[in-house]
Amino acid sequence: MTSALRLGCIADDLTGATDLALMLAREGMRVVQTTGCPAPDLDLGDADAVVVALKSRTIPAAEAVAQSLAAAAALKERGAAHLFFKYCSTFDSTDAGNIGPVAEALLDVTGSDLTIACPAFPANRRTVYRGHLFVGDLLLSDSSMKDHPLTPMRDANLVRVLQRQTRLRVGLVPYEIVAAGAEAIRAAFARARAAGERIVVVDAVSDAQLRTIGAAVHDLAVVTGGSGVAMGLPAAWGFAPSADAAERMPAPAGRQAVLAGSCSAATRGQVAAALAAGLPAFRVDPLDLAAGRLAASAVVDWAVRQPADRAVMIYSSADPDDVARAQAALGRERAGSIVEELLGVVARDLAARGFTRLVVAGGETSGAVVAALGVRALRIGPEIAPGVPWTRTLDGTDLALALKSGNFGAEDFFTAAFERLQPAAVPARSGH
Ligand SMILES: Nc1ncnc2c1ncn2[C@@H]1O[C@H](COP(=O)(O)OP(=O)(O)OP(=O)(O)O)[C@@H](O)[C@H]1O
Ligand SMILES: O=C(O)[C@@H](O)C(=O)CO
Repeated sequence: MTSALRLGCIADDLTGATDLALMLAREGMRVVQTTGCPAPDLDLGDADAVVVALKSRTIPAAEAVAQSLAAAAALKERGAAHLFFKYCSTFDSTDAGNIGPVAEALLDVTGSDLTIACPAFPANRRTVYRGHLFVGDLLLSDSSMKDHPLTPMRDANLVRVLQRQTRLRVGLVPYEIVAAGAEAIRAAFARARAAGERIVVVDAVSDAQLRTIGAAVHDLAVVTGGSGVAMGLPAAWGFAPSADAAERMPAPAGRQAVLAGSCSAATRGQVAAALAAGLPAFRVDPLDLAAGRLAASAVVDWAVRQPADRAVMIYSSADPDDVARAQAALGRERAGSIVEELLGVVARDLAARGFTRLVVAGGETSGAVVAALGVRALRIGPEIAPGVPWTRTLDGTDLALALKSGNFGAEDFFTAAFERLQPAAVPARSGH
């Protein structure tokens, strides 16, 4: 237990957790990320911030609330002075939750009257203007997020989206107030409180504005948002970025693999680029899994047979038509879970056969993989792309993991990522 723990974070998926952990680390905090609530015996060292990665984005709202409250209690137990609820910069959720219900529960448990909701992440082209979320040049509802396999986002008005998820009154702090500075934002909070609003969506279109918002919210007991709005918090608490950010992370020697279960547009582009670059690749089809035509052992045996000096790629990423076909046959949940399960088992068996450097694409997919690997805690390494660091396991099997959010990273991410690790000694072809 450390009394110096400044910030306790609850992330609704794993790649979102690493995204937030990277942001806080870049801004000078010592950060540890845990998978689920930190077990009482887990040594968090002298962390300034702990990010608890849940897999609660798409589970029933009551369960998401229960898990988030358990995480909040564990973080408070370890001394966390403030709580941060991290969700996706594309506000991934359904009308039943889970952003509203979890925010509501955290306000309740901390006895707070107000929090903010700000998913803006300009480095990844997510901006909020007049309460509307943009992905690049498009409204959220016109972006590829409208076809997400689990949380299709068909409304860009976040005040409206959030209001459908909560009994609390939702308000807006618009652009011109944010542009006027931290004092103006705090005055807007006072007006919101007087109007009975409990969650205010805050506009932000630039990093400078996110830093201003950080200064305005650093004393709130609960902040909710994407990783972007965490940018200004460390400085407001007196932390400063360290100059010695490592270029390459030392990583355990071993083979390299990409596991992609994300069907997001960026991941599909990265899969296509990796195929074009000649990466040995194995495509997993949920219909083959459901029909018993494909098993994890076949995938693992294939991977082990590939040249040991190259990364292999195992992917189920498919375009919206194929995803729709799989979902029509199996149901949305089963189509997702059957792939997640397979990739989890494959990751575990690959790790046992000498694959120690893994890139995983997709938040749900990463959650399944990390659970199957039994990873309890991660240390944050260098940034590969905005929102995606290398990480290294803190206990159990020594692994380097890059957990990539579906829509993050440039086209060459799957090959470029491995270049940010210190070179591995080339292992034997068998992978042992
Ligand atoms: N071919 C497929 N057909 C149907 N569902 C699939 C297919 N391939 C993967 N899936 C499922 O789609 C879901 C993708 O979610 P995941 O969170 O992993 O990616 P993402 O949404 O792109 O990433 P993020 O949450 O980081 O933005 C998973 O449940 C996965 O198992
Ligand atoms: O905020 C984001 O976009 C990511 O960290 C994420 O949560 C995607 O799953």
